[in-house]
Amino acid sequence: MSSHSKFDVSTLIAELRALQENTSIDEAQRQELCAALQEASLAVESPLETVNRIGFSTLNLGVVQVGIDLGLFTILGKSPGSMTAEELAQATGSQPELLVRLLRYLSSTGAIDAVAENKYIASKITKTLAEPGMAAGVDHAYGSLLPCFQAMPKFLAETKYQLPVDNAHTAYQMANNTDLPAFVHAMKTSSPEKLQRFGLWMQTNKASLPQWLDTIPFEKLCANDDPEKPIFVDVGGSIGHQSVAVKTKYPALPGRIIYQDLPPVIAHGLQVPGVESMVYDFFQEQPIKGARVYYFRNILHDYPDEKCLAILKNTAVAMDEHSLIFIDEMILSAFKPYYQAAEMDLMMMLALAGAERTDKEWETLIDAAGLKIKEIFTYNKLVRQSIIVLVRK
Ligand SMILES: C[S@@+](CC[C@H](N)C(=O)[O-])C[C@H]1O[C@@H](n2cnc3c(N)ncnc32)[C@H](O)[C@@H]1O
Repeated sequence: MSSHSKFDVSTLIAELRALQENTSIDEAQRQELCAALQEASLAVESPLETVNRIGFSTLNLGVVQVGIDLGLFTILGKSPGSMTAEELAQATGSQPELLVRLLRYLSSTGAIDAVAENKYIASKITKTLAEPGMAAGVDHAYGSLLPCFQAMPKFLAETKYQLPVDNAHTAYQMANNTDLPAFVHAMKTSSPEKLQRFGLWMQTNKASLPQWLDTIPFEKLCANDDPEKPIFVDVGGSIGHQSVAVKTKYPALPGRIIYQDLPPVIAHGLQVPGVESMVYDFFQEQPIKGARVYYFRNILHDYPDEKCLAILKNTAVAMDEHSLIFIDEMILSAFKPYYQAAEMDLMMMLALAGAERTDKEWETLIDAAGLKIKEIFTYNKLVRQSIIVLVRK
């Protein structure tokens, strides 16, 4: 920064350091601050720092994955004091000469802290990475997403820079040497442990964010006087965590609560009294008729429009005049979306020919499925994660 800067840089740095101790800001303020700090960081970095930031971004992912594989973050996170590279090498079954190189790198990124030469302690990030649900997110990024990101330039060049619209022809197929759509391929080739980690990540990745059930007037929207009527059907509901959340928040709600998914996922689904699991392929007609709510969280963004239409139409035929569909997804800002929303959009495109959809894109899709928007509740403003409530036209 120039000497004419109106900021006192030292004061600013001191204030930013003091911020690290401040835990009293609320979530909305924290998100705004985080976005502003990221913008500021980009604004002050040098050209060389720009290239290094972009060029080395996947090194961070690779080293963190090694740390997870070794159990490094769990061991350091549980340690009452600092640990040396030798102690950590012994605890992780690795060679000290190798581990110290990784530890130095991890301390430079903040994934662990160094208190002196060769003395390491857990940082805030270490504790995050020690949580199984968070580690599962890194595992997913490393094992499933990174190969797609790497294949992208070649894939897009070979397809002459056309938007992928076939979920059996994306960067995923090129990266995995398969003709199968990503979910079909993943179900066939993933170990039960890998599928379980993916379910855990789906469960964890939104747990610290504003929750839809805390924001929308669920009871009012779903008033149900018939206890025989299914009240909540979570389609593609993974291991059933959202159904369990509904049951936990509204234990006395009359009506069946059901989550549906493919057989390998249902096989290790949550077993909770009052919550049913069901094997169902959403490309077939919905077998639960006249439910009060059919809930789809992060399902449609996995598919191109044509497949979304099939899924919605399979649901629409099961709806009665009181049935609602809740689509729980982002509504992508067409102008300057928040980076996390834009990242998700490209990730969906590369792996699945899917998309995060803008207001207009949602309206067009929903209209084509013979449905209409009744109401929208946006419960995470930064990425515009919303419940889009639909009724039959
Ligand atoms: C992105 S995950 C979302 C899971 C859950 N709704 C959530 O938000 O945590 C997509 C889910 O759809 C399931 N799925 C994929 N294809 C399916 C199909 N044809 N029928 C039913 N479920 C399917 C997957 O197994 C996975 O659990």
